[in-house]
Amino acid sequence: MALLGNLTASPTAAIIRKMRQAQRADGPASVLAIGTANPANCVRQDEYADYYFRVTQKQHLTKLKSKLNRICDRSAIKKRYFHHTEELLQHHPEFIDRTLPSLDARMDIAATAVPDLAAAAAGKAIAEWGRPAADITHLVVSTYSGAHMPGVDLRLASLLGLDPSVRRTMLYLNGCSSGSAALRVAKDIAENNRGARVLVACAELTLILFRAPDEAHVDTIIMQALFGDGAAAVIVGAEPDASAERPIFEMVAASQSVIPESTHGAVGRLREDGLVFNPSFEMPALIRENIEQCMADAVGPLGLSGGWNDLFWAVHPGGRAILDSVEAGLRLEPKKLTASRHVLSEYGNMSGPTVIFVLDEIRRRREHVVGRHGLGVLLGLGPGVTVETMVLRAACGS
Ligand SMILES: CC(C)(COP(=O)(O)OP(=O)(O)OC[C@H]1O[C@@H](n2cnc3c(N)ncnc32)[C@H](O)[C@@H]1OP(=O)(O)O)[C@@H](O)C(=O)NCCC(=O)NCCSC(=O)CC(=O)O
Repeated sequence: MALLGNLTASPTAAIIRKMRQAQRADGPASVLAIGTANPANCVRQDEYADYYFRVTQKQHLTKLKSKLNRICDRSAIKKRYFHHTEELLQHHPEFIDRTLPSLDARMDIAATAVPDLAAAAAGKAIAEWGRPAADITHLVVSTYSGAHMPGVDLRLASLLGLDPSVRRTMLYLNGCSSGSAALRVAKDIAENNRGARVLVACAELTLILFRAPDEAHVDTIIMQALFGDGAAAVIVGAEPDASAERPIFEMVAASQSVIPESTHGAVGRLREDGLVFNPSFEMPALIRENIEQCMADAVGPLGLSGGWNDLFWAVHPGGRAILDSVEAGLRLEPKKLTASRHVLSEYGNMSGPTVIFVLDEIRRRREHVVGRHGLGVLLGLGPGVTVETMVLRAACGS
């Protein structure tokens, strides 16, 4: 203890403290730009059951098809976008026949398709930001649609013309909370590295979990009914340059928690036939019963407990029942989830990127400028069951 006391009081400690202070930004990180992208192939939800049972050649499973039709009808989704087309599926019988190994083929397609989609979203974010791509200092990429070394991050950096010194971080297999997790990591990087400009890119393709219907695996059709492909990108930085950058949201505080005894709530396993992901029947109830406590724990220390309707909400639209549960659990007025429900309707659940689409929709609708001091909550939900919370404040003039 005495030694430590001497060290912390020493001139060297003071110098190191100054060096560390100089490395850090003074202000909080902000969202400086947002971009989103989807593949071209669009399938309407009211036609999805016909399409899916036709391309998988399972028309004879009429009961399962009726069930999928019913689920699609009640999903509150209008359409979804997919990288895979009927033509691609015809060339890959292994994506349809569950007995054939298909992981290699899925990974080979993802190796270029995931970074290409991420680059489309990132290109839009960089264009909105208005500064050269080479000014990006850090890159945070998240996906569960592929896994390679080097990964999506390096290919994306090359597609965008980022500087070779860009500091890259890959987040794999974080499920639907990955978009929120990537933003949390970007906030920490921006606030701890003066002058940092962090590009966050999240991209998912449902090809990794596409498979034929099977009466022995009814949950397959839940995934096929809800999930879609998309990518979203955000530029994050602290101390924005007033002459060149226009902050949209200040990232006030971020936290992560886990709903107690809920590990069974959403489980994914990478298998020879791709990613097998099962959200349990209980997901909506788990969220409804626990969300208020999770929010109180996350934002209570900031003095924001209760008064949920005074905030704007960017909630991950995991499914219609998930949004219903958040709305009921927090007693939100229906208009509070308009942006989340709109994104669900237009794109389905795109996993990690979805919550960034919601943020983009909120700023487009200017929902963030109303309410208590322009404050709001970005809420990610994923396997664990993990609850990622980020308190945001609408930046002046946004
Ligand atoms: C799928 C739905 C749109 C269907 O709406 P409905 O109003 O029809 O709901 P419902 O409960 O009556 O369900 C309709 C039929 O689907 C079945 N069903 C519902 N949920 C199921 C599940 N998880 N697994 C298997 N079957 C399921 C029901 O038993 C019922 O079958 P029958 O008709 O035979 O009685 C909704 O249930 C929904 O949004 N569920 C939440 C989906 C979810 O968990 N999303 C999170 C994904 S993971 C995520 O976002 C984050 C992450 O973890 O990474």
